[in-house]
Amino acid sequence: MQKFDAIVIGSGQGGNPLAKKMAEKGWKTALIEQRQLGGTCINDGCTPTKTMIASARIAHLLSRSETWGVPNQGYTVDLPAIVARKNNVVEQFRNSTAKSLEKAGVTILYGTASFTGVKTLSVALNDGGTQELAAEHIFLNTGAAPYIPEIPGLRDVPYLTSTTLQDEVVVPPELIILGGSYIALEMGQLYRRLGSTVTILEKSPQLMSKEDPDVAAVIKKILEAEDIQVLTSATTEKITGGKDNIQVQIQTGGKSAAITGTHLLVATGRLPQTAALRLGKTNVTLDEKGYVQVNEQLETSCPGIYAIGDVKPGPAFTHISYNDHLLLYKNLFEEAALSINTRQLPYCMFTDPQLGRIGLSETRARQEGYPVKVAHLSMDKAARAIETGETAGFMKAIVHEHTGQLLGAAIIGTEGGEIMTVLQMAMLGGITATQLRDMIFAHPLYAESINNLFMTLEK
Ligand SMILES: Cc1cc2nc3c(=O)[nH]c(=O)nc-3n(C[C@H](O)[C@H](O)[C@H](O)COP(=O)(O)OP(=O)(O)OC[C@H]3O[C@@H](n4cnc5c(N)ncnc54)[C@H](O)[C@@H]3O)c2cc1C
Ligand SMILES: NC(=O)c1ccc[n+]([C@@H]2O[C@H](COP(=O)([O-])OP(=O)(O)OC[C@H]3O[C@@H](n4cnc5c(N)ncnc54)[C@H](O)[C@@H]3O)[C@@H](O)[C@H]2O)c1
Repeated sequence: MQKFDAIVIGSGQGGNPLAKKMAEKGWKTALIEQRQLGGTCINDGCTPTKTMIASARIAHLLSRSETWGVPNQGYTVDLPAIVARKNNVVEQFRNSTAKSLEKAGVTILYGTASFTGVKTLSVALNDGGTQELAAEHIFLNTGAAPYIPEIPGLRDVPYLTSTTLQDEVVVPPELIILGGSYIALEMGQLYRRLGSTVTILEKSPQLMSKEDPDVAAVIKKILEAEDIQVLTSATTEKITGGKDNIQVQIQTGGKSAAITGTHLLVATGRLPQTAALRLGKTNVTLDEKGYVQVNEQLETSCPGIYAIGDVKPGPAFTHISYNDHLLLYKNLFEEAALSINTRQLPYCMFTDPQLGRIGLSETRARQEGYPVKVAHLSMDKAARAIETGETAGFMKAIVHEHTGQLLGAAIIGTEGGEIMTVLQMAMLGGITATQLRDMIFAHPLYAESINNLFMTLEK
C-alpha cells in the first residue's frame, strides 16, 4: 500500500492544477487517469471542437465571400487536414499538461481507480497489474460521459457521440442530431459548414431550454438561415437502419414523421462517471441522477473526500471545474472559506455568432420577483457589426429597476462571449447601467455598442 497526502482521480480541468499546486506545496500527490491526461476538455471537448469550429468558419466565410466583394473560384473541404490540425492542437495541450504535472513532482498512474475502503484505493493499471494506494485527502474529478437515452432501436444502429464524430475523416452526407443544446448546435453548425445536411431533433419546445424564448428563437433563426432543419417538441419513437442509412421515427406537433440520414449524432446530455469508483465502499452519497453530492465547499458526505467538475451537480463547464480547484486550494492551504454559492456563472456557446451569457435570464429574474427593466439592442444597429457585415443577433441586459445594477446579460453576436465578459466584469464591480451608457469605449468596437444598449432603457 503506497501512502500519499493527496490523490486526485481523473485528469480533469480542476484536478490537474490542484495536483500540481499540492505537489508544489510539498504534499506527496498522485493523479490517476484511465485514459489520457487533460480529460474531456482537452481530448474530446472544448479544445478539439473549438479548433474544428475555426476551420468551419473559414469554409463559411469562403462560401459567402462575394458578400464582401471578394468572390472566390470555389473551395474544397479537406476533412482529414482539419482533423489532423485538431489532433495537433490537442496533442500540444495534452503534452503541456503532462509537462507541468511531471515538473511539479506529481506521481501519475494510468489506470482505473476504485475504492477498497473509505480512504484506500485500488488502481487497475492500463499496463496490467494493480496498485494499492491510500491518502487522507481524495479528490474525485472523474467527469461525465455521453448519456444515451432509452429509445427503441437506438443501441442497434451505428450512432455517433461528440467524441466519435470529431474523428470521422469523411464529411457525413446527412447528419441527424438528437438534442438541441450546446453540443448539438455547435457540432450541427460545424458539420453543416463542412458540407453535411443537418437535422436537429430537440424534444423540448425550444432549443437551449434554459435560455429566454427570444434568445432561443434567434439562435434557431440563425441556424435555419444556414439551411439547418430544426424540429422542436420532437419525440423520437423508434430508430432503425444501419451503416449510412438511418431512419428516425418522430412525433412533432401531433404528427408522425420519418427523418432519414446517413449518420446519427446523440447529443442528449452527459452523465457523471462514478460506476467504476465503487463509492459504496465509502460514505460518499450520490443524488438521484448519480452526481456526487457536495456541500458548498465541495466536500462530499465523507470528510476528506471532495468532488470537482462535472461529476458533481451543477453547470458542467471547464471554467467551473477550474474554479472548483481554486476554491479548494484556497480553502485547504490559505484558510479561506470560499463557497460555490457566491461565484459568477458565465458561459459561452460557440456557435457563430456566439451566445455569451452571464447572471440571470430575463425569465429567471422575473420569476425571482426582481423589479427589472430590459435593455435590448439588435446587432444590426451596432456600427461594428454593420461594418463587418455580421449583423445577426442582439444584446440584452437585465437591469434592476431601482438600483441600475446588472442582473444578467445575453449577447448573441460575433465575439458575443467577449462582449458578455465586459458586462460580467461590470457586474462584479457594481458598475451601473447609467455608467455603462456613458462610459467611453474605443470606436468602433463591438463593446462600444454597450453605450447604445443601455441608451435603449430611456426609450
Ligand atoms: C464536445 C464538448 C464540448 C465542450 N465544450 C466546452 C466549452 O467550449 N467550454 C466549456 O467550458 N466546457 C465545454 N465542455 C464541457 C467541459 O469539457 C467539461 O465541463 C470539462 O472538461 C470539465 O470536466 P471535469 O474536470 O469534470 O473532468 P473531465 O475533463 O471530464 O475529466 C475526467 C477524467 O477522469 C477520468 N476518469 C473517470 N473515471 C476514472 C476512474 N475511475 N479512474 C481514473 N480516471 C477516471 C476520465 O478518463 C477523464 O479523463 C464541452 C464538453 C464536450 C463533451
Ligand atoms: N460551449 C460550451 O460551454 C459547451 C459546449 C459543449 C458542451 N458543453 C457542456 O457539455 C454538456 C453536455 O452538452 P449537451 O448539449 O449534450 O447536453 P445538455 O444537457 O446541455 O442538453 C441536452 C439536450 O438534449 C435534449 N434531449 C434529451 N433527450 C432527448 C431526446 N431523447 N431527444 C431529443 N432531445 C433530447 C435535452 O432536452 C437538451 O436540450 C453541457 O452540460 C455543457 O455544459 C459546453
